[in-house]
Amino acid sequence: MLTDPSRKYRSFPPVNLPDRQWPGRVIDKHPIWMSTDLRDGNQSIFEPMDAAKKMQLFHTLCDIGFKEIEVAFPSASQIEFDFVRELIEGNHIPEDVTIEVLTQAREELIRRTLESIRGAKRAIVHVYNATSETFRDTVFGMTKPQIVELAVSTVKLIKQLAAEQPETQITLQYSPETFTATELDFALEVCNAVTEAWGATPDNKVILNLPATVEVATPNIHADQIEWMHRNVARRDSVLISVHPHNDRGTAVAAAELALMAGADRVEGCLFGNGERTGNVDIVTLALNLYTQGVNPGLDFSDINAVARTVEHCTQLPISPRHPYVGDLVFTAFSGSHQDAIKKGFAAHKADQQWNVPYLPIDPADVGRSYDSVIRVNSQSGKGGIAYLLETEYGMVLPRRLQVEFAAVVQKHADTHKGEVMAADIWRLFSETYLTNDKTVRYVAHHLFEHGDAQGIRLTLDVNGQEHTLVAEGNGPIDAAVRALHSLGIELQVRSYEERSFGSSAQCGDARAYALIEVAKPGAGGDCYGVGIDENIVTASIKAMVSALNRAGGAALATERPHAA
Ligand SMILES: CC(=O)SCCNC(=O)CCNC(=O)[C@H](O)C(C)(C)COP(=O)(O)OP(=O)(O)OC[C@H]1O[C@@H](n2cnc3c(N)ncnc32)[C@H](O)[C@@H]1OP(=O)(O)O
Ligand SMILES: CC(C)C(=O)C(=O)O
Repeated sequence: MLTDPSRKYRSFPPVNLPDRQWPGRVIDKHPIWMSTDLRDGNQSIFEPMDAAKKMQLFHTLCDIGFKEIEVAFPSASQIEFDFVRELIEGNHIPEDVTIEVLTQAREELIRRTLESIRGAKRAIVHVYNATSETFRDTVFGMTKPQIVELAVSTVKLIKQLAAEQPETQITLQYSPETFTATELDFALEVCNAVTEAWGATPDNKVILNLPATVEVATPNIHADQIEWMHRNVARRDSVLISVHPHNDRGTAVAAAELALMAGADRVEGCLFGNGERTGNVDIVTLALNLYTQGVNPGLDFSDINAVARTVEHCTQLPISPRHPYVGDLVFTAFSGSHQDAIKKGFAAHKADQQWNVPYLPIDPADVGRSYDSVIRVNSQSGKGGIAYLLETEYGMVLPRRLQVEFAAVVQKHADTHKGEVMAADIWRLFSETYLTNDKTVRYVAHHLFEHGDAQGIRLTLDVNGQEHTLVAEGNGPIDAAVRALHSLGIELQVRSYEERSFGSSAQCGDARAYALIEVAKPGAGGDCYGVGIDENIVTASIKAMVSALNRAGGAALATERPHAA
């Protein structure tokens, strides 16, 4: 790279528009959308779509709700021409959808293009010629008046051919290609000449599409260019101003949004930003940006994954896992503090309230994504994500101190094994740590009996492979069981006890209840938890006590005064 890039590149000059209005405007309605997935999106992939894929994508675009779809460059190839014919002759075009076809400003191509749409109820004929200085000089070798004349004569030809096929209601779309790199006054001159030549009226509007063929400036300059055209274009009531941003600088979405604030009526782009080079503007992102500002986008992405898979299949281009609103990872939090806040946000959110869940600009459910995939766990995660997965996948709600205790177990596993820790791994670790009856003290059986006001227990444990049946009384089964341990020389101090039933998403067989017992570890060992699961809540409690006993030291605690009843 150059140490002084100004020797090779220069900054784009600002537009002189001191009283610009767009910065204070708010977008409160969606634009007319035009999908160019089947044209700009199709001319820019390794392998252009075959007819079957184009048809599949066409139907998907209709299902999403596009009312204008650029279906082909019919003069480019027989495949393109035949696709338009199949749409028309096969009656594939819904009543409320208008197809659009693109052509260069060349007579033979225009004739072929008009031929392709014969018999359609409606069609937009889109013609373009580049207007910027570089194209005038380098590509066309034309002066400004010659460029204007090219545009005007082309429009007159289309008007004449359109009159010859009155069964089709034809709308003209004109693009001064490379608009954003064209002197504004010249772009205006060409556009006004086109409007005049077409004879546009409020009932027969011309679409003036102002493309950022290559994105050359910051989005505010794009907005200024659009506002300047919006203010100065002739017969504004007979003109629809359309924008066609490309994403060379990575700011196409911003450019389109600011253009709408600046007066644009219509946006052309592709799903997920497919298109030449770095892509056309991403209509999915634009639409869902509107949605998350409370504006109905007029496009339906309530099953965004299905749309994504269709687009990937048709274009053979993968969608990045970080792609706004759709990427595999955009509704996923790995890091602990994010998980914690999201979990709390979900818990606090009420269905009838404004969406306000931390870190999630949109409710994943609105685009058909599930909460289950929101929180994922790796070595960057904390207790919140782990607890969330146990709760959502296994119906088990952990108290905070148990979350902290168990997070250390998962963290150790993640550090050792690297990568993501799946919900099933977390459950396996949880079971191994708290639930499996294979530690030095094992629960075998128990029997409860009443003794006056007291509760008696006959508890059989296996301690280091040797069975002991212990008998004691207490003010409840747990108290009795703790007292029964005294005969083994174990003083278990219970700090807290809870019993809960599983949530509806529980995957723990017939077990409906679980018990959590927090006990003090001997010496200065702190506290630790035991967990028990069973169909019967008392059995779950006894198992939780044995689990806690093992966590606190297990059979080692019983060696001081071993005693079998
Ligand atoms: C920015 C965009 O995305 S615009 C759309 C671009 N998409 C495509 O080009 C895909 C489909 N295109 C094609 O298949 C081919 O270009 C065709 C079949 C349409 C035409 O092919 P060809 O005539 O062989 O060549 P090509 O497209 O290279 O045309 C170049 C000639 O057209 C002229 N030309 C290019 N664009 C235009 C235009 N919009 N209007 C009038 N003339 C044009 C060039 O100046 C050049 O003229 P020259 O031969 O006198 O130097
Ligand atoms: C034909 C025009 C609108 C185009 O695709 C572009 O300028 O990018």
